[in-house]
Amino acid sequence: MKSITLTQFLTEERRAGYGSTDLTQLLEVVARACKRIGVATGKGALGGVLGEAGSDNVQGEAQKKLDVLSNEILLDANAWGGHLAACASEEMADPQPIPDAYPKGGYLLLFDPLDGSSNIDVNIAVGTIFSVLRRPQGHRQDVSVNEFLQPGTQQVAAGYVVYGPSTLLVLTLGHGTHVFTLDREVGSFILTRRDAMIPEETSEFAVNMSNQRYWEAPMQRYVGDLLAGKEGPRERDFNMRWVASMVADVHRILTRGGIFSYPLDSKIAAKGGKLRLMYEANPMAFIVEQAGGAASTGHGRIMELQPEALHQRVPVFLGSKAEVEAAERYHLDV
Ligand SMILES: O=P(O)(O)OC[C@H]1O[C@](O)(COP(=O)(O)O)[C@@H](O)[C@@H]1O
Ligand SMILES: [Mg+2]
Ligand SMILES: [Mg+2]
Repeated sequence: MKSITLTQFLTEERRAGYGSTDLTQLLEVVARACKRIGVATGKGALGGVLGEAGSDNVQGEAQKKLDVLSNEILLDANAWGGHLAACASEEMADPQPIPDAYPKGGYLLLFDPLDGSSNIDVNIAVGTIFSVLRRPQGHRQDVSVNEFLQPGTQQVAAGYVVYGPSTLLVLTLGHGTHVFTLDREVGSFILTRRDAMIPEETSEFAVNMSNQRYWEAPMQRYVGDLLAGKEGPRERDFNMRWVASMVADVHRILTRGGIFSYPLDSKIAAKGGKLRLMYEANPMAFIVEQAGGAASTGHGRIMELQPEALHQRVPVFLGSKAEVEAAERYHLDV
């Protein structure tokens, strides 16, 4: 197969009516920044990037050095604007507008600069997640946080990069979901899987089981029946996996199917969930849906939620369509 680079692929997409020259530039800048994050991550202790940063983020979570460094790399790469008006990040309380010295573009970029932070120091795959929105019509010069509060259905592009044995970029512009592998010698992302599709059915689930006693009753029943296997109402055995890096768990599902869930539980109920809607749930939902899967809060489609806050959290069930629908039925039949 003739190798197709990210740039060539984005040109094809543009010709097919997906994206724009500005969006192509934005995605290339994000991909280049992720290559730099990959290099930093790969250096580990040699690069002095392991361990705590000694500061907390807006979520009240202790930041890792790589959380802070990855955030800086993405801001730095996008600082000159041109196609972008502002960035929002898990690691920043408020959006960061492009400096006035530069022309503001028509797009808004949201990102989780380093996903799977608890796995950094133990050398398990981590990643970066991003989502792109257009500025609303009739916007003013100054970018307001409200411009970001658009439902996931308004995303024009979304993606994640996994820093694992190989570095992979997974991307959608609303025209299927595609996988690129970083050729580390050449330094280019090469298309290695076009139109990835998630199997409709699965016998594999991913959830942090240690939270079981805090789950709501429908979730207890749902997982109880998975664990009952072929002796239970599901009449087949289910396997379990949990990497605790959403990017890695979702990539496994994109590759061989499965369901990933981070449900509401009594420990996190006041926060509305664990995972963040704008730069974790929405981009992953767009990617999964474009690969034939589904993404739900348990009570409805994640991408139809009207966001109320930049760092809002939501319950998440995503992956193989039939299994997400099965999980929803347990939550709707109460
Ligand atoms: O620590 P837990 O409960 O297993 O949660 C793991 C989840 O938290 C996350 O690490 C949260 O993301 P961040 O690392 O970006 O904060 C997800 O990647 C992962 O799915
Ligand atoms: Mg995350
Ligand atoms: Mg993060």
